[in-house]
Amino acid sequence: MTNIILGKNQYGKAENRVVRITRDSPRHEIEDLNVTSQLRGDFASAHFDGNNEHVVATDTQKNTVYAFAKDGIGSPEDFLLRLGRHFTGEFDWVTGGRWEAEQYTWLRIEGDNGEHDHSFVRGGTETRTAVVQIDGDDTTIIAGLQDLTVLKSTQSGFVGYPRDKYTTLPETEDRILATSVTAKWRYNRNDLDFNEVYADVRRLLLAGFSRNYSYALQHTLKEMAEAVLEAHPEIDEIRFSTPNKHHFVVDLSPFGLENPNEVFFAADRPYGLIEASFLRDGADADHRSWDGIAGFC
Ligand SMILES: O=c1[nH]c(=O)c2[nH]c(=O)[nH]c2[nH]1
Repeated sequence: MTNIILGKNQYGKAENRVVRITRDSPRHEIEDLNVTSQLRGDFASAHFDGNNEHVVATDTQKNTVYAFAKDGIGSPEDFLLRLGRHFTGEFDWVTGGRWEAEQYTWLRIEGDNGEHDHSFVRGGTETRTAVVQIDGDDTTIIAGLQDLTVLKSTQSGFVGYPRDKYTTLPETEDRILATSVTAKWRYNRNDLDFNEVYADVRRLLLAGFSRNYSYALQHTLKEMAEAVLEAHPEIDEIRFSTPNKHHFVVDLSPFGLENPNEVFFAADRPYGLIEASFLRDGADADHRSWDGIAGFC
């Protein structure tokens, strides 16, 4: 018989949709998350012997998510830290795991008398993300956002690139620059006011995107990263995955019309895909907290 050993493994309940309403006063608060819990540890007997005595059921993991929401969520990072510490503390053979969340944005509806107390509209913008990983005494936190769609209608160009026999793209010093930002950043501490830092990083990313002339999306990503790393010593690294959402100037000359960057064709594919990570000098470029986080270079 071929000798088989168990390699890396993890398991749990994926995408637990939990909505927590805080209703201590007439002015309700809403927190809306998609939470995935995955345990790592000694699960060899389940795989090899059909013995489930170490298998904390995925159903139990789901129930724990909802039970913990009763005590409030606070921030996705704090909620995931609570879950991770619970599972690793409660079961000896659970030595670590991975807990991940997406948080959806709800905004208060502007009613007849100002902001409504208990009516909300889903924000059409980005989704907040968080991943907590525990391995023994080691805890790592990656925060982030996805689908933050931004556009600048001028102050962007693309020139000076090499031309070969396949190059047709005309150089331009005035184009639309648009992208949908997915960014993830790595904390070097886990005792933070995560909501406050998140709000400020989001603000800095947008300010960095808009501030200066863009020589390329690559150049603009560096401006965004620099703003974040300068203001937040508790962040060691930020990674981006950004589709270049091309806007092509439509040729209106067949209709006898000029088109000085007024009418564009917004192409959805193919798209340039620009990915980059920026680190504080001296930080670990291959830090273990990125293990299992897909979709970045
Ligand atoms: O900002 C850009 N970066 C590129 O790498 C690139 N390549 C391309 O064709 N257009 C652009 N724009």
